[in-house]
Amino acid sequence: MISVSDALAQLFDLAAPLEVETVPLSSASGRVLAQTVHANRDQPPFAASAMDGYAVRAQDVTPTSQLAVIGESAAGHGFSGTVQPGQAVRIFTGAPVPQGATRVVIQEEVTRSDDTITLSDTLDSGMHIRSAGADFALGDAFTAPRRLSPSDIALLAAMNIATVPVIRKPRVAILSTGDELVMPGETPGPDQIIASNSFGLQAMLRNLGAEPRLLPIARDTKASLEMAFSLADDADLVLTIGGASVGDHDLVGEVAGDLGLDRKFYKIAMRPGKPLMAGRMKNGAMMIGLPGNPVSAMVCGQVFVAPVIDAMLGLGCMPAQRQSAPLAAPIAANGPREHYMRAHIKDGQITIFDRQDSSLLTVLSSANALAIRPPNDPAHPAGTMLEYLPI
Ligand SMILES: Nc1nc2c(c(=O)[nH]1)N[C@H]1C(S)=C(S)[C@@H](COP(=O)(O)OP(=O)(O)OC[C@H]3O[C@@H](n4cnc5c(N)ncnc54)[C@H](O)[C@@H]3O)O[C@H]1N2
Ligand code: MOO
Repeated sequence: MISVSDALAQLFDLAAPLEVETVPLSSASGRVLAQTVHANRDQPPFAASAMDGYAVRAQDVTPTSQLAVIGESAAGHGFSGTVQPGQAVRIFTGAPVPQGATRVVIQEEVTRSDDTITLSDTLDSGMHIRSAGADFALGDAFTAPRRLSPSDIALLAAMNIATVPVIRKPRVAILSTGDELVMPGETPGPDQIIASNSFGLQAMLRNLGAEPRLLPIARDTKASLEMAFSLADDADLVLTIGGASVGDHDLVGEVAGDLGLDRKFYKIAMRPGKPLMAGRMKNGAMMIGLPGNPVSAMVCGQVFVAPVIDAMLGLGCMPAQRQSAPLAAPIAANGPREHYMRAHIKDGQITIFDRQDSSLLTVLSSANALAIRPPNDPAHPAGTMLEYLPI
């Protein structure tokens, strides 16, 4: 058995960034920007009013002074003249500040009578002008790699960048195996259960920015597994679920080997997740064989699959980011495998759930963290800092 960090290092050796494609901005949210892009303009492109009011010369602003209104500057329609001493231009938020004006007085501090305004006796001190380029300037870099958030999309739009270079979404074929499995919505036989891992992993992969595809469930025969693998030809990553352990019907390793899998490792010192395997298929696709126990599959998804997808997306080779929190209650010593324990963070403290069996999806669903116990970690009192992965 190898350690979790050795397994991750070997997975990173297998995972290379995919090619770049160009997509319209409207489809770019959540995608990973592949190349640095540059602003096509200044924003704002001119000094702009931050308020509705009157553009004036700052020197003319004294309580109760009177100014002559000579025109209007609205958003999209500036005023072409120059503000001279004693003059003002009616202005609205986002409109260009006219030549000569250096301050905007908000309309709440003004009374207007025909084309004369009188400033009130108390005035705020703000200039209420956004200088040209205050947000960004022509040529400013927006650096890659980076997963694009909705805020990033708004910024890129403002930069007048209509299409962006992104990394192609990794295509992931998800292959559930087992005679006991039927799809949600089907009627299971007396000895059957519903396939759940494939759906959990599909959701996780979508959130990561991959393109997951569920293959038909393979039965516990070599022929059925071979058929299912043959449907994964276009995948960058084939994720098998189940059939990874030592039972008579655990055929995934054998069939993948027959199909030319160059296996890099099998079995890791981890709980849950011991029978994990990985390698490269003959057609170049990466293969990760996940254990069948539902929690094992999802935990291995967090610990191994998510960093692999990030690596394929060009985000670098980084283990899932750990945080730490003090234990709410004492915990017993850990065994020889690195243990990822379902836990709950509340009020800054971490509580480890009593029930840790790797079949319990209710416990996983209640968890918002996986507490990480190193191999042979001794017992700890409440208050000890413990590392965890937020989930
Ligand atoms: N004698 C030993 N037995 C087991 C060992 C061992 O070292 N020696 N390891 C155990 C560990 S640890 C794990 S984890 C499991 C993993 O076994 P497999 O990967 O072969 O998984 P299966 O046997 O196919 O299934 C286990 C369990 O999970 C259910 N399952 C499978 N696929 C799905 C799915 N897509 N959705 C929902 N549930 C699924 C399956 O019905 C079984 O209940 O082996 C231990 N045994
Ligand atoms: O390691 Mo298994 O993954 O205990 O459930």
